[in-house]
Amino acid sequence: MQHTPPDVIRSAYAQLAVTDLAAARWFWVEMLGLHVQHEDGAALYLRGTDELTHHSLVLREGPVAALDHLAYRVRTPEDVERAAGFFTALGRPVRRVPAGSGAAGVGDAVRVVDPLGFTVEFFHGIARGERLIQRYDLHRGARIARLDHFNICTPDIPAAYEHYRSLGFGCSETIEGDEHELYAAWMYRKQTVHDVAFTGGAGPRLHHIGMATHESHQVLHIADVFGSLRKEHHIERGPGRHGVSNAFYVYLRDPDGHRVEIYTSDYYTGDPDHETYRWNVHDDRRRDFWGNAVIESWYKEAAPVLDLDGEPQPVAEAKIDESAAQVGADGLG
Ligand SMILES: O=S(=O)(O)c1ccc(O)c(O)c1
Ligand SMILES: [Ca+2]
Ligand SMILES: [Fe+2]
Repeated sequence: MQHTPPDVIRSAYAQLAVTDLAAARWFWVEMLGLHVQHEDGAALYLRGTDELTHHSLVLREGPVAALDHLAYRVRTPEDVERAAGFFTALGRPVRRVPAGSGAAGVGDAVRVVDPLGFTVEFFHGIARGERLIQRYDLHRGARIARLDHFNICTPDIPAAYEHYRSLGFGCSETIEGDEHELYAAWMYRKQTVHDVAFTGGAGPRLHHIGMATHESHQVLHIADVFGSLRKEHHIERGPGRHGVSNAFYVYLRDPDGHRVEIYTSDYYTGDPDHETYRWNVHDDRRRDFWGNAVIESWYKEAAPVLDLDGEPQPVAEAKIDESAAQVGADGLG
C-alpha cells in the first residue's frame, strides 16, 4: 500500500557539526551576519533577517565536521505522522524526536535515514522569532534573508530524483548528457528554483547549504569583506551568475570546510504546469553563465553525514563525474 507522503512546505533548517564553535561563530555570525536566536554551551541557533521561525541553521560542536541532519517543515502535525509512516513503509530507520529532545524551539518531530543515506527531520511546530525584516539596525555582513536550499552529493542522481518526486517535489532544472543521462537536478516544494539539489559524487555527503540575500550587491559585498580581512581563502567559487537557476552567487567555505552559497535572484516556479528547463552537460554556461570554469574542489569536496546516533555514515563512490565531461566543440575549450 502506497503511504501518503508528508506535505513538505520547504527546506527549513540544517544542523551542522562544527569542531570549534568559536571559529564557526566568527564565520557565520561575525562575518555573514546571521542572527543568534538562541545559544546553549555547545550550540548556536541562527536565522536570517526574513525568517520568522526560530532558526534555519544549528551549529553544534562535535568531534567531526559533518552534517548532523537536514530538516523540512511540513504543513500540519499530521504530516509528521505521515512522514513516520512513509519512511517506515520504505523500511528506513525512523526515530521520534519529541519536542524539547531535539533542536531547541522545534516541536514533535521525526528523524529518518532516507533512501539516499541522509538523516532528515520532518517537523511542524517551531517557536517564533522577533520579526527582523525591518530591523535594519541589526542587518549585518551578507544581510542573509533566509535559508534557500540544500545541495547534496549522491552517487545515484536518478534515484535521488525519484525519491524526491515521491515526496511531491517538482523539478525546475536538470543537467543532462547527450543521451539524457541525469548529471544534476534541482527540486522544489516552495515556489522557487529549489529546496534541494543533487550534485553527482560519492555520497551521502552535504555539498552546501544555500542562503538567500535580496540583492546581488550583498553577494559582492561579502566577497569584498573576506578580501579586506585577508581571509580570501574562504572564497571558493565566484562571485558569478549561474546558468541553472539564473541566480547570482558566491561560494564560501567555513573554518571546518562546510560550504555555503550566498545566492540571490532566482525565479518563480509555482504554476502546476511549470516545465523543467534542461541543460546539456557540454554547455559551458550551465554552472556559470559567463563560462567561467568550476574549480575542482567544488566538484570533489563535501561534508560527511552523521547517522541517527551521530556516527559518520560510509559513502558509496560516484557513478557519474560531471567534472570529467569534456566540453564539446561548441564549448570555450
Ligand atoms: O552551478 S549551477 O548553475 O548548476 C547552480 C545553480 C543553483 C545552485 O543553487 C547551485 O548551487 C549551483
Ligand atoms: Ca579562493
Ligand atoms: Fe546552491
